[in-house]
Amino acid sequence: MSTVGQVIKCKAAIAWEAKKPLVIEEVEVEPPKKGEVRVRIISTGVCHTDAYTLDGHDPEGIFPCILGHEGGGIVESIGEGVESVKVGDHVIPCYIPECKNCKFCLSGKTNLCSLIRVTQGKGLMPDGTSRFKCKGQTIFHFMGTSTFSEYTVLPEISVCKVREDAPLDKVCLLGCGITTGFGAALYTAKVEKDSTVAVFGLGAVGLSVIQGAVDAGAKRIIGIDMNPSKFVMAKQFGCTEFLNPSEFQQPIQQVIVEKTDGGVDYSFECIGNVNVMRAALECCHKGWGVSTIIGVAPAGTEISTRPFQLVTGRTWKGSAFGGVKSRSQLPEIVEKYMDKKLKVDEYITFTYKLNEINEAFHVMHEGKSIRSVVYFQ
Ligand SMILES: NC(=O)C1=CN([C@@H]2O[C@H](COP(=O)(O)OP(=O)(O)OC[C@H]3O[C@@H](n4cnc5c(N)ncnc54)[C@H](OP(=O)(O)O)[C@@H]3O)[C@@H](O)[C@H]2O)C=CC1
Ligand SMILES: N[C@@H](CCC(=O)N[C@@H](CSC=O)C(=O)NCC(=O)O)C(=O)O
Ligand SMILES: [Zn+2]
Ligand SMILES: [Zn+2]
Repeated sequence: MSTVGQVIKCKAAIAWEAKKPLVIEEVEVEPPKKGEVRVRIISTGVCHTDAYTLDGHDPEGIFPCILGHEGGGIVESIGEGVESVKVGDHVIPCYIPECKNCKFCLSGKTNLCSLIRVTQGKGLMPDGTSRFKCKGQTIFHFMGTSTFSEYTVLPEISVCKVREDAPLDKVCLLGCGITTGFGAALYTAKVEKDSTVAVFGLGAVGLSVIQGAVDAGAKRIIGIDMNPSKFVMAKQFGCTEFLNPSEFQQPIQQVIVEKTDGGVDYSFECIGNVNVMRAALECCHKGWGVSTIIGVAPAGTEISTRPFQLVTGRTWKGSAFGGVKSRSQLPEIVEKYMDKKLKVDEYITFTYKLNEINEAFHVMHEGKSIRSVVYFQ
C-alpha cells in the first residue's frame, strides 16, 4: 500500500532530554510539504556531535528531538515543486544545505548556505513547524536531518542525490565525519605537497584529515591523541609519527615545535577541546603555519592565545563539513570512494540495530569506536 501523502508510523530513537539514553518509540512522520522530501533511512552513522548534543553541550540542543546527521536513504515521497530528486532516488541528508541562490551560495567563498539556518537551529522545518510527533507531543528535528528515524523529512535543498550503486550503509558516513576531515585538509587548509601536518584527535574526523593530507602529498603527518589505541588505524591511514601528550612534561605544542624545526605547516583540531585548539595553533610554524579548528567545543567555552601568535604569521581557520558544498560537491566525494581513492569501510568498527543505538554512544565514550553504523532493517 502506498504511503505517499499519508502520515507514516515508524520507529525512531527519541532524545527526550539531555544526558538520558535514547528511547525507541513509534513516531508519526507527516508527509513532505512544498519543497520538502521524505526519506526512508537505510543506515546512519553516529558522530561525536550527536553525543555532544545529547550530553547537553550544544547551545542549540532542543529536546525532545530526533538526533542523527550521518545518514543514507531512499526518497519515499516528494512535496509540491520538488525537482532535484524523485521517488526511489538514493540520497544523503545534508546538515549544511545548498540552495545555490543565497548570498553565501553565490559568493563562491563558502559552503555555509544560510537560507534555512535559523529554523534549522530551532529544530524546525523552514515553515517553522515539525514533521514529527510522538505520543501526541511535537518532536524537534536536529541539524535539519534527524537520521535516527526510519523516516525523516528534509528540505529539498538539504538532500544530495548519489549514484545508486554506492552502498548506503557505507556512504552514509560521507554525510559528516569523513567528508569533514578530508575536505578540511584539501579545501579549507589546502595542504601542500611535502608539508608537515599535525592532527590532534585520531577519531573519524582526524583519520579523514590524514587521508586528505596523504592525498595532498604531505611528507610528515604527526598524529596526537591521548588514546594510544587510536594510533594503529592512524598508521594504516598514512600517519608517520605519533605523540601522546600525557607522556611529556612540556606542553605538547613545545614538543612539536622542537621536533619539526620550528613548527608544522598545517595543524587540525579534531576533538572539540579549547585547550587543544590553542596547542594546535601554537605548534604551527612562525610566518606561515595554518591551524584549522574542526572540533565542536561545548557551550560557554572560548579559545585563547597570545595575539603575538597571530602577529607573527600563524593563521587560525575553521571548517564546517570540510568546506564541501553539499549538493554539488558531495557526489564527487562519493565518486572518490567508488573509485577506491577514499577509504570509508575501514571506519566502521561497530554495527547495531536501531534498538541497540545507545550502545553506539557507549563505545564512543569508552574510546573504543571510530564509527558505529546503525541499520534500520
Ligand atoms: N566542524 C565540523 O563540520 C565537524 C565537527 N565535528 C567535531 O569534530 C570532533 C571529532 O569528531 P569525531 O572524530 O567523530 O570524534 P571522536 O570522538 O571519534 O574522536 C576524537 C578523538 O580525540 C581524542 N581525544 C580526546 N581528548 C583529547 C585530547 N585532550 N588530546 C588528544 N586527543 C584527545 C579521543 O580519544 P578517546 O578515544 O579516548 O575519546 C578520540 O580519539 C568532535 O568535536 C565533533 O563534534 C565532527 C564532524 C563535523
Ligand atoms: N550547534 C552548535 C554548533 C555545532 C556545529 O558547529 N556544527 C558543525 C557541524 S558538526 C557535525 O558533526 C557545523 O556545520 N557548523 C556550522 C553551522 O552552521 O552549524 C552551536 O550552536 O555551537
Ligand atoms: Zn557529524
Ligand atoms: Zn544558499
